[in-house]
Amino acid sequence: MDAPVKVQVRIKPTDNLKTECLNHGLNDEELQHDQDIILVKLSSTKVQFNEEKEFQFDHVYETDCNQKDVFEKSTVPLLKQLVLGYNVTVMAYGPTGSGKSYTLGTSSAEVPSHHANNAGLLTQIISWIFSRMTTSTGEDDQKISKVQVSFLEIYKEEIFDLLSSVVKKIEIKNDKVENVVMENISEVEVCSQENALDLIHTANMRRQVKKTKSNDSSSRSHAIISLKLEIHKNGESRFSTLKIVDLAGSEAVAKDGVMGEIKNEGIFINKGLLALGKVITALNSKNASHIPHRESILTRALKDSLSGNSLTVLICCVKADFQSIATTSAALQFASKARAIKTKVQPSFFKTPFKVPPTQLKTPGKTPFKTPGSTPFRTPLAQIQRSKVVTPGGSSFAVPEKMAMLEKCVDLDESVLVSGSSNLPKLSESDDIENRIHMAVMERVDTFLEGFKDKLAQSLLANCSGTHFSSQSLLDGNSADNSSHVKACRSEFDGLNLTSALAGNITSTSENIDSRRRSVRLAEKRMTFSDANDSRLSISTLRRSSTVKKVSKRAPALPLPTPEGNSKEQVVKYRKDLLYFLNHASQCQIQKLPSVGPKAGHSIITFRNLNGMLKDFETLKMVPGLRKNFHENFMKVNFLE
Ligand SMILES: Nc1ncnc2c1ncn2[C@@H]1O[C@H](COP(=O)(O)OP(=O)(O)OP(=O)(O)O)[C@@H](O)[C@H]1O
Repeated sequence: MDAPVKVQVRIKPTDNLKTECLNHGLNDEELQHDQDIILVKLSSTKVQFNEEKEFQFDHVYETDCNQKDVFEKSTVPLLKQLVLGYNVTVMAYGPTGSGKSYTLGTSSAEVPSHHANNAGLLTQIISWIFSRMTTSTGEDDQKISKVQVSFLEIYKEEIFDLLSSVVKKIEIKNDKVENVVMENISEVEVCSQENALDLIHTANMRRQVKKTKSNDSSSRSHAIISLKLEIHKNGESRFSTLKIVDLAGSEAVAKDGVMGEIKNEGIFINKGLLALGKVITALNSKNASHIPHRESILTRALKDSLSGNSLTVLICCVKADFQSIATTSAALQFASKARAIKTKVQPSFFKTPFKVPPTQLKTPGKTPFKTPGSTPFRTPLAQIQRSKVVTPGGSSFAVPEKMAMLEKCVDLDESVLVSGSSNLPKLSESDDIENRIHMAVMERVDTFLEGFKDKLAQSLLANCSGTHFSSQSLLDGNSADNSSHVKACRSEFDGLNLTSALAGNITSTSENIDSRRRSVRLAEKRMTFSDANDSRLSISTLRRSSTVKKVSKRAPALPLPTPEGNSKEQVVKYRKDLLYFLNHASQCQIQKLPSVGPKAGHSIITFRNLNGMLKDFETLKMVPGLRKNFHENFMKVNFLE
């Protein structure tokens, strides 16, 4: 089906211009001149420019319209299509300082709050979507079951992943059927409105914004926020994507006399927008044999929105004052050209979720997936999967942390799916899931191993009756402690292949790749433990659960650290345990800590997913979404002061 790009115009209120002119040091005389209005609204679809030219659009907003009006008229009709499986794009275009970020709600100054009256489109869109997660979308019995966010910016012709806490460039490629593919882009699942807004706000703070002559916080990059929806109906799913595109404003680089980095950025911004103009002209022309999508990164990234499978609305933001005559004229011409473009849209259809045939899971002799330099994904089940570890020296001992560790694995498994690991390649659906798990496991194994090693060393030492020395004696090969017990333990400890053992253990929880989450939950439910000495945890136990008659128990949670005394060692230990808890516990566990509720728990988990572990309690101050006095309160009620 052909769908014309809808083009709407929003004129920035002149009251604002007056204040801005005064702020920029213009005197009253100049102001009289600058306040000459060059753009007037003639009707709900028509504007007159410079008393001469008329332009027709799909809608022209009143200058005093509020954000809700804009949302209702520009976006709600598209959201209704989004839940029917159509891809949708909401894009803002216009000169610098004309109100694009204000309209979209992507200004870094905008504190995310769905209560704010002037919340931009982004906040309202997220609120609309999450209200459909609990109730039906209105279509039969379908519900939005999952929302994934990605956020990228195009800065000086390079793409950056803003959901990554470290600077991460993204490669843009075309697949075999010329669809645009962003390689390795982070896609983070969000489970509440607050969670989504916090995440986007954190990412937005990483965006390139500078103070310029025309705007105190001018976006120096083009930003694309994507919300990928999974819609569920009677056990079947379909997917659709909403893109919010905040284009950087066109700039009169030469006229404004800007210099240095701002000028440089302006040149790149204009280059991208010029290429966008050429694409739009070519799309309008019946004779064009070629659409120059590849002329810039921006046009490549927007290919789907302008000529692919997307229902698109373009909101052209302009200023009505005499000073902006050139930029407003150019923007209106661009927008009216865009109105003639037609995209080809079709909805996605409901399908049963992808399932890997069981034969693919356990084909004998099949080479498992392997990344260069890593251990194979499906390592043989290691000794560590049993309740007793047998060391090369032949002695065996219990691993009391086994359950906590498995729980950690479950968390890990969940979080991989939830957050999508930041630097994972996009592969076919089955490979993708398997590789995500595998690579994220490998990424995190080292960190996890450190804590685990220490506990293992303690267990080993506990077996050496009558000796009192720290586990550090084993971990630290240079330790001065050279008693025969330590030597014996150390040689046993060194002989353990912990990495492969641990990797084997972690992968064992994720054996059923057809539905990782379900398998993990089933695994949790199906584990049966008769007693501490004979708690066999094997894949066969997990699989044969239906025949198991014993009462299932959930894996115990990480113990909630409690202060044991006031001595220096006890305090240090307590602080260490609590930090470990914050870094390893699940959200449910974290929110049970005094002063931490579900919202703060969620913010901490999101921060952890994006930035890795918290270095110390001070890091809590950097977690977005926490109350102002959260840190102070947390330290007080958790006896950390
Ligand atoms: N409709 C409006 N009502 C009130 N204030 C507005 C409106 N539009 C824009 N503003 C204000 O004008 C200023 C500039 O707006 P904004 O940053 O959204 O411009 P922009 O088009 O995104 O600029 P740039 O391209 O430089 O990033 C902001 O302070 C914003 O609050």
